[in-house]
Amino acid sequence: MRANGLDVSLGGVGILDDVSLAVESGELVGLVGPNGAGKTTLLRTLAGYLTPDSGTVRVDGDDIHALGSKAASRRVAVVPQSSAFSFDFPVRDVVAMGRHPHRSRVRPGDDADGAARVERAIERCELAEFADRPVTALSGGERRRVLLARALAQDTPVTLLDEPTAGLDVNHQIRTLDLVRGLVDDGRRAVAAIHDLPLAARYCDRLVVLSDGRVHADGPPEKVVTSDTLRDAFDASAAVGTDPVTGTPAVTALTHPGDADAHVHVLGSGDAAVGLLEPLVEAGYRVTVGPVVDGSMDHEAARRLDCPAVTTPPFGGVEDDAVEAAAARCRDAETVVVPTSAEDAGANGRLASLAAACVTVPADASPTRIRTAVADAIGDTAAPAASGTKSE
Ligand SMILES: Nc1ncnc2c1ncn2[C@@H]1O[C@H](COP(=O)(O)OP(=O)(O)OP(=O)(O)O)[C@@H](O)[C@H]1O
Repeated sequence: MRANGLDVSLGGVGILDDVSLAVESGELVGLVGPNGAGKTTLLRTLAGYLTPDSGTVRVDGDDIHALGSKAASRRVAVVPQSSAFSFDFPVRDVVAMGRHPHRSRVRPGDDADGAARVERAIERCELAEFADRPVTALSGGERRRVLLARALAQDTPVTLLDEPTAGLDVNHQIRTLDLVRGLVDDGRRAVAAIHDLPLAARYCDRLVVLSDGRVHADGPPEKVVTSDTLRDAFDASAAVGTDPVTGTPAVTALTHPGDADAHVHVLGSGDAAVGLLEPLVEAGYRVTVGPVVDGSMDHEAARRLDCPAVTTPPFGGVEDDAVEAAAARCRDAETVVVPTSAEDAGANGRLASLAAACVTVPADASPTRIRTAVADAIGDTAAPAASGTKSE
């Protein structure tokens, strides 16, 4: 499928602006972007439902907008965002609607294996127990699986999915995307609008970021899901790391982005130190941490939050090099923060004394208290009569 230079307007307002997108066989492309970016509009245009002001959508060489509706529906199946049904047909009949484009009024035998395909789609979407129930008597999540089954039964080379995991429990989110993944691994193509970035990054071969009707980025998930993209396209402050289980990008949205620009070194390791990182990153400080053990959970947390860490190898105590590196960070920092659990550890006291200011923060302090303590300590060093060391 190839979309080229799509301009689309709705109600006289430009919604898509010069959008191009290619999806190869065996590819699952995730369409991500903020609310109102134009994802649904793009999917509806790719499906042939909306005609662009300019640009083309080709599937296997044919312009989708030049095909009749049945022919277009044999190329592209759509799983829509809304699962509201205005009729109470049984689930099996709704799934069988996916076969409509394959049936011919003049040659009724054309869809000989249609019934078997419908049963297989019902089975794959785990709907067998609901097959005879009216679709209106299903939960929202179950109805979404009916729409997916209808698209599977349609048996098209291209499947477009608008928020296929919205409203699904965590188990069915994974099963749904596994199913879509299975389709593309069999050589089909799919485009899915997905709001959950880590989930999109985990399942999609490529992500296309749509922002304000334009393609902001297009590439492999690890290249596209970055804090810069999140800031520019979503206007969101977020830390991006690597999920230790899946190895794909993990996103931690930061709720209180701040503009404090000082260097703060968190002296120590373990849960107490890790708990201090996020509130300080959110406040906008340049946060470093350590010494932490190389490859430990503390180290991973620091990486996720983009905090440079001083590391020491596992086993055998803190190496001299790590102590020296931590000392350099302490000298450079406007303030050093020491979790109370680490304040008595011998080397930490000496390192902390190298800093312009030091603040001790209890491990269970609230984010606000942590930020206030650090802001106060930095404020003191800026004042002419700075005392240097302060405890909370
Ligand atoms: N019929 C319409 N007339 C005018 N504007 C419309 C119409 N339909 C949608 N829009 C506008 O087009 C823009 C894109 O909408 P669209 O539904 O494609 O966004 P989206 O990225 O899918 O959003 P969401 O993530 O919230 O589902 C929005 O600003 C929306 O208000």
